[in-house]
Amino acid sequence: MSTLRGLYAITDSQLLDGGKLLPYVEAALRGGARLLQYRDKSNDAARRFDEASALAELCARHGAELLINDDLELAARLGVGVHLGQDDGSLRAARQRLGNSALVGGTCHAQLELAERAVAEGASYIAFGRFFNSTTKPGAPAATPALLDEARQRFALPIVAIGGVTLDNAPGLIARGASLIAVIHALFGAASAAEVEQRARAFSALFSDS
Ligand SMILES: Cc1ncc(COP(=O)(O)OP(=O)(O)O)c(N)n1
Ligand SMILES: Cc1nc(C(=O)O)sc1CCOP(=O)(O)O
Ligand SMILES: [Mg+2]
Repeated sequence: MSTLRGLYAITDSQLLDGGKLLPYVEAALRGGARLLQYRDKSNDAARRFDEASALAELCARHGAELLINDDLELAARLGVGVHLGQDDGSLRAARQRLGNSALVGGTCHAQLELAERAVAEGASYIAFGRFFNSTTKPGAPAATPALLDEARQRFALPIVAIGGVTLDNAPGLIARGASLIAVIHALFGAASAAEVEQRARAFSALFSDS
């Protein structure tokens, strides 16, 4: 696994409905996204398996890593990574199930104590947020960019910043220590796949000189 740094694209069922999932994700990967998270809150297990399998193939072709949101079983079936929130099961169990080389990510909201625990349980990265107003998840607990200063000093693991991240506010997060910026709306809320690719390139370029 290459270093965890760059754009972390996360799918959204509403933004990517009507046949947009694969072309928009491929555009994000062409634009340099390093990680992709499949985030689908439905209970349609068959469709989730088919979509995640197709995304795994796309990621492999573009040298990116796929993680599944919330669903350790699906991640294990596909042999990919998983991202778990505080109510989604144990990071330690995920690490044991998926093995040492898998990506296992944990939500830490704005709490360094949660990050401490995620590190102890074998997380690959720690995710903080939401840093700004989020169209996708307006009710997520708020974090301030200053939290990143402290997190960077305390933890050696890669830090993910999520929540309302845009091309305008991402540079401030990267300057304060975010290794990955996780984006939904400002990436996939686009009128065409070409626009997604352009946005992904612009997000990725923010990492080239930092
Ligand atoms: C990279 C990243 N960070 C945080 C989250 C949020 O996870 P969670 O709190 O479990 O909320 P849902 O995404 O499941 O609604 C995430 N998905 N990815
Ligand atoms: C899924 C998610 N988790 C968050 C957290 O703070 O834990 S914010 C968020 C939504 C991110 O989407 P957007 O880039 O559209 O704001
Ligand atoms: Mg979750």
